[in-house]
Amino acid sequence: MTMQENRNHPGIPEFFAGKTVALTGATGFIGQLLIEKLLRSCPDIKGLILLIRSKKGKSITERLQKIIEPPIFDKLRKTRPEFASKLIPVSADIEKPGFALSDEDVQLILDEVNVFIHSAATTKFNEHLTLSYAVNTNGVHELLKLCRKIKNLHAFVHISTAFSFCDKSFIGEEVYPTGWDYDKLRTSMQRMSDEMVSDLTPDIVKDRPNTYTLTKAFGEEVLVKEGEGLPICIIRPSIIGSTYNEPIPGWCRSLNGPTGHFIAFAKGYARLLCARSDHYLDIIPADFVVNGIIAAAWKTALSGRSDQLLSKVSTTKYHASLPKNISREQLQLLGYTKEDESVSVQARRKSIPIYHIVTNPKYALTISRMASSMMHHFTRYPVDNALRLPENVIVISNKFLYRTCAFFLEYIPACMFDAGLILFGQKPKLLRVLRLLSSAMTALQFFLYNHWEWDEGSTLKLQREMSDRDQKEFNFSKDDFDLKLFIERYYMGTKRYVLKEDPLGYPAARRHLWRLRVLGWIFQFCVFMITWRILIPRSQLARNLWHLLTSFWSKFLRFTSISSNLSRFKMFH
Ligand SMILES: CCCCCCCCCCCCCCCCCCCC(=O)SCCNC(=O)CCNC(=O)[C@H](O)C(C)(C)COP(=O)(O)OP(=O)(O)OC[C@H]1O[C@@H](n2cnc3c(N)ncnc32)[C@H](O)[C@@H]1OP(=O)(O)O
Ligand SMILES: NC(=O)C1=CN([C@@H]2O[C@H](COP(=O)(O)OP(=O)(O)OC[C@H]3O[C@@H](n4cnc5c(N)ncnc54)[C@H](OP(=O)(O)O)[C@@H]3O)[C@@H](O)[C@H]2O)C=CC1
Repeated sequence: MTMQENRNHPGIPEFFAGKTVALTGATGFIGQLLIEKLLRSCPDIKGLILLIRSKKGKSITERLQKIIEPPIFDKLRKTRPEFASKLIPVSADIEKPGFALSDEDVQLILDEVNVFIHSAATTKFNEHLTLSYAVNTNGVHELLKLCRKIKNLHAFVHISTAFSFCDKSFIGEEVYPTGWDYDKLRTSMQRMSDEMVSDLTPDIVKDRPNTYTLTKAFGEEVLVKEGEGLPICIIRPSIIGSTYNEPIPGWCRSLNGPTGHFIAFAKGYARLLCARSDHYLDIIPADFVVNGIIAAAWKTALSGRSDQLLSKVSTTKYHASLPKNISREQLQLLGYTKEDESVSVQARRKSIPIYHIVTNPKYALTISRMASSMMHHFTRYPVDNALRLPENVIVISNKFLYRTCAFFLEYIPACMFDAGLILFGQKPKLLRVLRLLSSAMTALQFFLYNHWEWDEGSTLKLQREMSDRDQKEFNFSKDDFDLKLFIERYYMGTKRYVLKEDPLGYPAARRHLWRLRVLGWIFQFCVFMITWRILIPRSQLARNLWHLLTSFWSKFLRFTSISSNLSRFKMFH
């Protein structure tokens, strides 16, 4: 019998009624949306305990005020103005042992929490391995220690990434071995200076593009090796874009993922994208991710512990590939291991429920189609004060060609622009922006050249098990998903919420684009005339070409006047 058929199962809002949810990463993009959605769609929830650290001189209560400030909370502000009374901030730093929680806060968590959602992570790709490990891997270890002591824990939802095993092209619903003993690696790193760790990082990361994906994979391995007996599930979203529908369409707030590039192209800072044009970019709306997380918490709580499924799982042996540059002995000293895993660990790799929240090639857009629909939006809804026309973005897959073109089409104009700014007594800015973009482009490169496909079996099953009402209220189905509309909303949201531009500024922005277009024509005409003036007196070939062109032009004019006279003649006879 499916869960939908079993009428004894509560629906999602009924399940959360009277329950307390703990959340890490509450100040983050997803954390903020989760808080809003849980309060809005599960009105009888008892409370949310938010694990927040103080940062940049801001206390946790000040940071809580910031969390609920944005327009995504406007609906709640209208319908339930007292909603903030359900939010309990506690001070927690994931990098510290035991999260540096106070004794009272630990007690509160142990007594009250029913569902734990772990969303905190350092999402910077090029983060130092030590810090990335501390947050994305050791954070999970510390959290499991805490969760074991919680009196009434129904579900532990861990947010990972669809790219944690991006060294594979088909990604199944299992936690593959990284080949590393993450704990031994941690001890090795503790004995090393930061510089030594940086030097060894490429050998440790190896087939992955960055420290982020490796430490997130370790985080999943922690769940396998240390999470036995707990009601765990893993959510793996792909590239999270803006919201599609709720609480408002197009909500986004940082330059992460593709947002930074959208802005760079819309503003005309960049013209070239180094990518494979037939590559699929797997972007998923943030509200789908949030709804998937809530539904997975509900399902996990109702299904019980994941190890109850152990008997159903076959135990195949895994062989992870060995990093190559440094010697096997050195790697083994660091924590690379060939030891066989126990049968129960091998089984748990496949038994923990994993939900891929992805578009998959069936629904995703190729880069070239995305670029052409983006350019359409750039001109239809132009950003304010664009530097150049955003109409001619070129996708180049050859890296050498890209670098050559970037030099002429991006760097030289940027130098000229910055020189102009200096002449007018202003600070140069374009070269800095280009340097940042180039660093972002390098960091994102791997994701623009490789293809992945994910197993979505459990995600689709989860959707089927939800009631019709819950499927609508907590929607993450792609059945009625219009990817083009989503991309349009994403771009509009970037303009409105990240650039903080008034959409009513369109006519002025459009006039500005026209000025740029006319300036462009004048510039091209001048370049043409100057080159011509230099070439005509010096080259016979240029003179022949000129004669050819002018004679073609006069023939063309004569032909058009004859044909228009002919048509007039036909009209009268
Ligand atoms: C017409 C054209 C349309 C075509 C569309 C195609 C667009 C292609 C885009 C490609 C997108 C591919 C995305 C793949 C992502 C895979 C995701 C895996 C999913 C996840 O699980 S992770 C979550 C997402 N995480 C990120 O996106 C983090 C990315 N950022 C970084 O890793 C680092 O910030 C970066 C970019 C390596 C720079 O690091 P660093 O040099 O150390 O500098 P800072 O981090 O301190 O930042 C300095 C400065 O840069 C700004 N910044 C941050 N990110 C970007 C960005 N993507 N683009 C431009 N600028 C960026 C940052 O805000 C700072 O600005 P300040 O003004 O504060 O100095
Ligand atoms: N955004 C994306 O495209 C994708 C994200 N994911 C995953 O989804 C989850 C949420 O991502 P998202 O919301 O976008 O990330 P954000 O970068 O927006 O937020 C990260 C959160 O983690 C918190 N955090 C980081 N370090 C610490 C620390 N030492 N102590 C306490 N809190 C800390 C941050 O708090 P603070 O404000 O204090 O820094 C912030 O609340 C992450 O696990 C990420 O790996 C997966 C796929 C794609």
